[in-house]
Amino acid sequence: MEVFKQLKEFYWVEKKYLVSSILCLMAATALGLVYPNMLRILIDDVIMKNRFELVPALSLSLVGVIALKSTLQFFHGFFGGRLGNRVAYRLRNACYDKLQYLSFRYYDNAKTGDLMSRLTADLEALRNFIGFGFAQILNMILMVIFGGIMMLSINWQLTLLTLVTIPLLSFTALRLEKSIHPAFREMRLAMSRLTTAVQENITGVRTVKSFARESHEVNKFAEKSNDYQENQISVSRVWGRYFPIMELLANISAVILLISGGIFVIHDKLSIGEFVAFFSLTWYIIGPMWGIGFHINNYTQSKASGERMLELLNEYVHVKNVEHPVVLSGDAMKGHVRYDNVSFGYGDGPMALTNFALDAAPGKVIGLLGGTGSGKSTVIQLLMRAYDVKQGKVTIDGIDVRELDIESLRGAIAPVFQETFLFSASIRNNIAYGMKDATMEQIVKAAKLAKAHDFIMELPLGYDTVVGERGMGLSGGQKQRISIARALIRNPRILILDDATSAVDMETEHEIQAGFRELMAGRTTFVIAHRISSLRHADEIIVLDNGRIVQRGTHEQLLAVNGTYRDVYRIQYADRPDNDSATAADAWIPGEPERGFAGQKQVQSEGRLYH
Ligand SMILES: Nc1ncnc2c1ncn2[C@@H]1O[C@H](COP(=O)(O)OP(=O)(O)OP(=O)(O)O)[C@@H](O)[C@H]1O
Repeated sequence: MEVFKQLKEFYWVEKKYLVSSILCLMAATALGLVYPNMLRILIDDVIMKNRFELVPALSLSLVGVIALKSTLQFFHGFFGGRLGNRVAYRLRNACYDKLQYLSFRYYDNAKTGDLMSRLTADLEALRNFIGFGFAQILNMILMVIFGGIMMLSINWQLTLLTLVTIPLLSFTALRLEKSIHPAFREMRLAMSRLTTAVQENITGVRTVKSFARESHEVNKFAEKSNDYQENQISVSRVWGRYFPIMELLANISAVILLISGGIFVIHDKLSIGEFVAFFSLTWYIIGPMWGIGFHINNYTQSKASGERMLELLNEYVHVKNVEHPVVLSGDAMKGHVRYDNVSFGYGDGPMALTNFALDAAPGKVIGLLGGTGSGKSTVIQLLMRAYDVKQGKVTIDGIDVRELDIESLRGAIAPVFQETFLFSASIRNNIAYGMKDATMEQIVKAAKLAKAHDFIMELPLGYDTVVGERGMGLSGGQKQRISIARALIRNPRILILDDATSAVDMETEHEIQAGFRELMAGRTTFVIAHRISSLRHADEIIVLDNGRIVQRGTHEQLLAVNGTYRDVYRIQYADRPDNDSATAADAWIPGEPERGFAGQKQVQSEGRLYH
């Protein structure tokens, strides 16, 4: 019950539907008691006394009762359906809302398939129980109480004899609930593993096919499917153990009634009409008792589902606003970024960044260079407050990012990541995603700056072309250019280019960067790149190794000394006769495609060292 207590806020607001649905069901159940009584009247007062003129009136009242009962049942279904759907709607939105605000840390380990199954299968189980299951359990209890009272009013000795098995039946039902609940919980988990497998397989289908691992995937799925099947079978096993016992106990009641009721009739302690009414009342009680297993099934399933929903809803949010956060205003903000001896490690893992210090004055361009896993992206993640620092602090305009309103903080930063994600929507909407109410003019301007306009115009539907999952495929470089446009449209104070041009050729990169330079003016910019050509204009270049700063300075300063930067430079410009020259990179002319592409090949092969 604890689960449903915790979920109260979702269904209690709909109490008018809950109460109406229960009242209708109660009234319909109470009307059901009229049938056995009519049987008694028919036998004792009509047949036994030969008063057949009463039959039409009796039949008409029966029709009236049936009509009324059906109407009440209709309204029970109507209100129950409304209740279930509204509760499901609230819960679904609450879960989705929670998913939006859960921190990056949660998503580091979260499984999409599992989350999908919580928001679909688990939610459906809860909807059914809250809408109907709960009222049906209550109905069952009411039937037993109403029926019991009526039986007691006919003959209390016979009632006690007949219902002697009820405590045993209830005890067995409770035992069943206890043993079937863990099985259901396991079944839900197996279901979520199954959805995760399907989701991962579909997402990674290109990798599966490229490595010809279809049969491996089939076997992997078969294992998970088998787990689910085993779970279903174990539930049936528990079910199979208890069901015959419950059926036996229910039937014992009927046998006791037939024997003792018969004796009562023979000794004139009970009329035949009362006996028949009694018999039908017994089924009125025993019938729902049989359904007890189904209701328990329903209840435990929804309890297991409720636990999984609550687990998500109660998930701790690691990064959230302080009580009175400072809201950054776009116009007043300068974009002065400082890292004061920042250290950070993911979870309990090793330090990803150690004593990182940086003072980026407004409008400055900071370049970050370093090998794979050296901590470049972590620098950015901490600025966006994807994670909270473990030591030191990151400030913007002198305010600790932990004091800032998260929405305004992230709103002031426009990131372009190496991995581009486009929504299944038109290119226009994908670019406009970076800014509310963007005009077509602004969209086109951003696309032109990102050097995306020309290829978009060549598409049959231009800016209305649907991309992403459902849409047409774009090349990696084209997708990257759309995501650059999405960041640029935001007119951000702080611009982040995290390997943003890795998928475009050097010539396009140069063109995009020319656009960037126009845009970077007055904005603090962080550029993470593996190509020296992307970083050389930075005001300060920081070279990272294993989370520590190993070198810092301008392009010229770094080239002038021995160190990682110069080594990387030499590798990338190895095919050039003047690779020792500090100005070699500057001498590269984008209009010379042969040299440019030669350079690119180097980056792709040897540059792997740095990626
Ligand atoms: N979400 C995460 N959870 C746990 N560890 C992480 C996570 N992200 C990064 N790391 C670890 O932190 C370290 C720094 O990673 P980071 O992504 O900052 O490197 P990077 O320099 O940006 O690398 P790359 O150039 O490959 O993108 C690495 O050791 C990495 O394994």
